[in-house]
Amino acid sequence: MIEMSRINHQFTIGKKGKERVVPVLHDIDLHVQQSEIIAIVGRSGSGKSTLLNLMSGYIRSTSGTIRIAGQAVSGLSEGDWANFRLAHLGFMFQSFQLIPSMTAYENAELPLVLRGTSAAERKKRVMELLDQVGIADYAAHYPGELSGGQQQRVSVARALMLNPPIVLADEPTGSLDSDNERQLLALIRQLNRERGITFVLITHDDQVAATAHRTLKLKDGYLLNASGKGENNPHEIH
Ligand SMILES: Nc1ncnc2c1ncn2[C@@H]1O[C@H](COP(=O)(O)OP(=O)(O)OP(=O)(O)O)[C@@H](O)[C@H]1O
Repeated sequence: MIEMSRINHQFTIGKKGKERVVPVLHDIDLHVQQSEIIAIVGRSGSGKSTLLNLMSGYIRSTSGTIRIAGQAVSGLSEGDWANFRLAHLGFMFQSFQLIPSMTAYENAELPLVLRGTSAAERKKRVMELLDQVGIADYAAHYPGELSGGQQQRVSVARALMLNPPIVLADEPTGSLDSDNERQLLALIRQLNRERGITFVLITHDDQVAATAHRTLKLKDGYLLNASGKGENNPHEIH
């Protein structure tokens, strides 16, 4: 479902004439199967968000290729990436990223508005999904009137609105208490089981990693499997 081949990424920082290159990811080969839940763990600064941003098309790798859902995405233009994202990817964030001036309903509805779906169809779809994630009673509430767990449910509804085959999640439980974390992880497992959605979860959290079918670890920009055996860097001893 997601195939990253020989991905290297470096950032260039500093003022013109005094640039410095910061290598962040090294020779990443990562194949995520359809309907797989994978967790990516690793210390702060190990490159997890960079990896997710490459899968999302928000940054372009210095070298290597990425295929998602059978399509080579590495060379897509900004506009084509935007369309590709709408069709294939849903996103969840630690900070939920809801728009404070919009109700739960309006936040969840946004992807349908972007896609130009008719008002009648939007209403049906939004209520269906808010109901599925257990937040329909709060449709008229603003994010500021919802708990963290409720806000994350709204963001899950928004992420699923266009039926993406893949959901990319950056620390999805990072702002939740343990009860809400358990409920969100149960919801992720359910969505994976019932709809076959592929999840890539970036996390610091053992509970989240335990939900995944497979856990990979990033260490200093190298990808290791959970047992610590280097997948890409045979010299790495963990
Ligand atoms: N836009 C950028 N420009 C320059 N350096 C960057 C940029 N984004 C990230 N980096 C650097 O790349 C490295 C990896 O950052 P990244 O955010 O991917 O790590 P992370 O594993 O997600 O960390 P955390 O768990 O703290 O979120 C860090 O050293 C960071 O300073």
